[in-house]
Amino acid sequence: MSDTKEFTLEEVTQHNTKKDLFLVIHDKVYDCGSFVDEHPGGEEVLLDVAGQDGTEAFEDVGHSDEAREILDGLLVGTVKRMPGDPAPRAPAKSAPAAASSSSGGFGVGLYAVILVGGAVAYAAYNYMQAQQSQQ
Ligand code: HEM
Repeated sequence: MSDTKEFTLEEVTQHNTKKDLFLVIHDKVYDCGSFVDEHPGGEEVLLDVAGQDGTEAFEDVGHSDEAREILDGLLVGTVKRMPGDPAPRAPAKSAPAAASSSSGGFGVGLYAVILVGGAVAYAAYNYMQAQQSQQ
């Protein structure tokens, strides 16, 4: 009942001070003003995303279930998206793992190609040296 209030991103942006600090995480709005001083990760990081979408920042840290329980207690409502608002940072559930593995996959593949290529070149060089010393 009490958590059904809707805030536009514009409204959330206005709560961007240490005493009055709203955060958007997964399209829900949290009032973190009372928690800033208690945050184990420090107040700076919360102030950095005050009044903004902190989904990425929050998830990047890999917060524990305990952190998520605290978050539940700070819930004040949901985001009401208006035309022209930026899209949510990360869709509520499925996408982040798939997105990060596909963007990271190319990098890892590239390193593998470079490593294997280097190894093959090194082996060929050794082989030719051995051939030459036999002559
Ligand atoms: C209201 C939202 C948040 C809550 C309730 C919260 C809660 C917590 C809790 C309980 C911890 C202790 C470790 C754990 O249980 O995971 C923690 C650690 C941490 N948090 Fe948050 N957090 C919030 C938002 C953020 C944001 C937006 C950032 C931005 C980067 C952040 C950065 C960190 C960092 C870096 C630590 C690690 C501190 C350390 O281990 O030294 N937190 N947070």
